[in-house]
Amino acid sequence: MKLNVRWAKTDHIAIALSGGVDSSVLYHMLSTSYKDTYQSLTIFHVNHGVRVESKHEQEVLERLALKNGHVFLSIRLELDDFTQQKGRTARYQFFSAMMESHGIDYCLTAHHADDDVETILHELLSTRHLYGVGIKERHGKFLRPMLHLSKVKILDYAKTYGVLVLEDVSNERDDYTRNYIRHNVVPAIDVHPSLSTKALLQFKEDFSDMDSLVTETAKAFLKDKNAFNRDAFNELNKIVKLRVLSILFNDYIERAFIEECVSILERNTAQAELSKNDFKLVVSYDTFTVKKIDDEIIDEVRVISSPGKYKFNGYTIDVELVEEPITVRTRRVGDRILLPNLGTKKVNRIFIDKKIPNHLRDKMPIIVNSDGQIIAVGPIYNIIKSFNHLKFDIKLDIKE
Ligand SMILES: Nc1ncnc2c1ncn2[C@@H]1O[C@H](COP(=O)(O)OP(=O)(O)OP(=O)(O)O)[C@@H](O)[C@H]1O
Repeated sequence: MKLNVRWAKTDHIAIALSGGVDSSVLYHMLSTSYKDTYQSLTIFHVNHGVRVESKHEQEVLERLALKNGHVFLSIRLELDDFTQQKGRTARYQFFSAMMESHGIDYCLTAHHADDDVETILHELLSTRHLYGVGIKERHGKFLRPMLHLSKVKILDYAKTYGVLVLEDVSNERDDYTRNYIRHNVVPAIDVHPSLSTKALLQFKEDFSDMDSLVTETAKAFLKDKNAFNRDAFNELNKIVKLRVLSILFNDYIERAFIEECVSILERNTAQAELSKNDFKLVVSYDTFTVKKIDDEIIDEVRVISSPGKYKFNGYTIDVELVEEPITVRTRRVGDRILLPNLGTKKVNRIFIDKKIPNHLRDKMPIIVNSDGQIIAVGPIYNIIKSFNHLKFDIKLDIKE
């Protein structure tokens, strides 16, 4: 049985060893027939602490590492309400931190071809295929040298070489969809004479090549521009449109959101804004752009109609909810602020009462609601609570 070796003889590699059959076989191979392919090998183990045997398993693996002269780095997670997803995130954080602090070149995991088939089916059947399908054989510093091997081959190897496996490490996840695919979809494929799971792996390879073409076309459209022509965008092929927007939103892949952006650009809407995470799509007549919200500077009168973080003269206006547009501007003669149930008060009076220096008075954002009433004066008179379907906060960024 062969591994796909992508590391060099001089590399310090690590293996993510759960103690289950897959990673135990990988460890066995690395410690025997592949022991001359790297400089040193470290073991990473995460004890999720969800089963009583976990502590014992950790000790067994640690003794094995000691016997083989390998460094053993482990962590016991203390997660409230353990879920598979939380466990996975914590695992990868631990692996990355250990690679960084111990100067480790690669971390090897024991994903195999059956995992790949399940993942491909999961992505295809739940429209998660915007950025290719299946498990990547290499993802940054993570390598999957067994990705081409079937589970049957791995089990055969374990039997032939008497590999030590912690029987209790369950491969059954609490991921309902993955388990459903594993038990109900996959078994129904290979028993049919003209269907094969191998075809899915071929599809993954072809799809990856097509995907590269889509990315190339999208990048050519984006090249050297910050603002884009809406008509030119609308003439692109649908999948290229999705890719253009995914790239602009920093590789964001939630299909529903990206499709919503596409449909706004296709419709006759003259002006619109749509934000996600730290990015915002701004459509203005025949052009559009996607901006990082933190980079945005407002230094004139500006209408805000969607949530996000807006910069204004050294202040940040953090808008959480805005059902009717608000205007942000600097002070004007005669400005009066609305005091709920108490009438109004001169903005100038507030500045005097709070001893605000003149140079700051000229910069401070004044927030005006859609009825033309002033509802906030910078951070000094700031309605943080919900107010007429509006929720925002204003902070001073720079020390004056
Ligand atoms: N507790 C653990 N400690 C160390 N390595 C682990 C642990 N659990 C899993 N791994 C590594 O990750 C590989 C994949 O495990 P598994 O299929 O259970 O992961 P998953 O939850 O599907 O997540 P992902 O596929 O994103 O890694 C294992 O073969 C092993 O190399």
